[in-house]
Amino acid sequence: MHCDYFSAGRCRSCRLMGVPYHRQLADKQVMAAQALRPVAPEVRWADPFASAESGYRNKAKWVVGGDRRNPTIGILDERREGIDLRRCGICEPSLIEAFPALVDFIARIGLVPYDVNRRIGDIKYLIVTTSPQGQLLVRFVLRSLDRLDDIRRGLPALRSALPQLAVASVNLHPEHKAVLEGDREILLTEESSLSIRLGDVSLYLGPQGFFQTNTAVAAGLYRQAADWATQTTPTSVLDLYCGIGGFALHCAPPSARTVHGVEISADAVSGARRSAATRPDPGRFTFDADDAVARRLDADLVIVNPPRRGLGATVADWIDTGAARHLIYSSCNPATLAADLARMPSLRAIEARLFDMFPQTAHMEVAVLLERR
Ligand SMILES: C[S@@+](CC[C@H](N)C(=O)[O-])C[C@H]1O[C@@H](n2cnc3c(N)ncnc32)[C@H](O)[C@@H]1O
Repeated sequence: MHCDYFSAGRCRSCRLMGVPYHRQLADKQVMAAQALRPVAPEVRWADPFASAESGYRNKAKWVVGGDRRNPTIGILDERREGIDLRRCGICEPSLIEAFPALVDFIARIGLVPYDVNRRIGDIKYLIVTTSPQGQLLVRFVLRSLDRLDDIRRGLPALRSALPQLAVASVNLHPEHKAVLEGDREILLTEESSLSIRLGDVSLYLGPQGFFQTNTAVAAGLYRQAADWATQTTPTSVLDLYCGIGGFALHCAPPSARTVHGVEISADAVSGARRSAATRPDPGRFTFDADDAVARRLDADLVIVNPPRRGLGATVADWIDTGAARHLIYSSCNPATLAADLARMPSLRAIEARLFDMFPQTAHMEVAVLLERR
């Protein structure tokens, strides 16, 4: 993949840009195997699951910079001035097509880009997610609600320019903090979730829910987990850190009478419940909005897909000493994955696979199937 922004030194986020894709994949495979070797010496590695090299990201999280007449969407340089990246080549084409209309909208209603140095302005970030069907979820992250009515008034015109806009919201982020968003979300559309159809499963993503960054690779990851779930014939499945329920909804083999998900975001849990209601046998799915660490739960098959920090000692210990016959661990951080596997000596890793969720960067997703010794 070639990127003009990278070549011109304007954006260096994709650190592997210029490295041939087959080399990126081979290097990641070596890194993943090295990370797991001390804790899973006998694991069998399936062929890595490759991605499209470009146009794979379903979500853009842009800093809004520039000025009221000429806003930029992208990143900030070292002087905290906006660098516009609206043709970023790793974003899905449906995002690239939508960016000009969104920038026009911000300029037309005169939202002032947040000035990080002076701590003034209206809009801090623009976060846009696309479904595989090309529908959009658009979030305006604002410093205050002073311009909320202007955004509401402008929305019909924006929807005429972007008929694929399904969900829009404002996120209130008044504090001067390094995090991307605040707690309060104000929905601007009747529809509250983006529908993400993967095969025969529809997932529902609300503004504050999490979804994997690369839809095609996420679909491959869920298919892999579903195959492993079928092989292990569990009567109960527990999906910890379940987000909007991607694993739970795909990994419900006929043998599983109960499928339970736990996730800290209430927004994500309501999406998971909505998806479950569309399944042929909705009664066997349940979801709780809770901290995974708060309660010790168990099932024949436990699936975990924690944030980068991993499970930590408490959750790893109760899985290790619990009744689960199998564990599927999907991780975006091989270092914490290896540390957690070391905390679970009663489980043996039997199969692993690299999923290249983040081409052009050194990040990777690794999924492992473990069985009780
Ligand atoms: C890597 S995402 C996985 C989401 C989901 N499995 C999927 O495939 O989309 C991690 C999820 O863990 C959730 N999370 C973070 N801390 C948590 C906690 N302490 N308890 C439960 N869920 C948590 C996040 O909100 C996020 O949805």
